[in-house]
Amino acid sequence: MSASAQPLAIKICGLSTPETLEAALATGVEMIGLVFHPKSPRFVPPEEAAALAAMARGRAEIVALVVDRDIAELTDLVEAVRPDWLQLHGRETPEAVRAIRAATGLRVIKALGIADRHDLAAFAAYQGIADRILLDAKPPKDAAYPGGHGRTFDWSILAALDRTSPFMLSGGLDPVNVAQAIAMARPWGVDVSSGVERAPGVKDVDRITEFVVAARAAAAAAAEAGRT
Ligand SMILES: O=C(O)c1ccccc1N[C@@H]1O[C@H](COP(=O)(O)O)[C@@H](O)[C@H]1O
Repeated sequence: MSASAQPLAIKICGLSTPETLEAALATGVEMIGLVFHPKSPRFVPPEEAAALAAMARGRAEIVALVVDRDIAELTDLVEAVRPDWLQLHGRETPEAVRAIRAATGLRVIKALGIADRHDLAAFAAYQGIADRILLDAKPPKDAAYPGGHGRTFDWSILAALDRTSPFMLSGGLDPVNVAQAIAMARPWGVDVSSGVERAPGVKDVDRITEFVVAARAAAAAAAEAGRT
């Protein structure tokens, strides 16, 4: 089935409390993300993450976000948390993605940092290797962690993208701009973190709901117009 025939997948990333996780699950989102990068303000220790994952299991797909971890660390994490997906948000090569997929048996989202159209050249290298490719804005140069900074990129550069592979869009999405992002980028899924927060690492339940309502309406409008 082509990406255009599927309903939009919405992922709320960086959930770290039972209250905000429950708010996200109540909206019916397809994916929730738990961040295992220690430098992130959204980091959750594996024991807390296992409890959050137990709440989400069967209601949404669980995504464990990691940055440049080796296979032994990932195996331990997978055993403790039992996610459905791994989101690789570092400099993992196509060979590393292939090896991680084989070792864990999990589906993999590979994030690519995008600033301009030249960065899209990396897309082809991961096609057929990663299960989903996530196009995210590049972080600031001096950033302590490689995502979750609320920065957007120029979505118009995605018009030329090969759409035979399902891709997800992230980077600075929020309840106000997500409709335009969906209309322009026509992604398989959208992913948000800081755009549904009050402060870094502090999710806002009203903003989560507003984001999901806006994204669903935009996807329905795009489908109606025959553009997705
Ligand atoms: O959210 C984090 O703290 C994070 C840390 C390390 C790597 C990625 C991270 N988040 C991902 O970044 C993008 C964009 O986030 P935002 O919406 O712009 O805040 C998203 O895919 C998050 O999953």
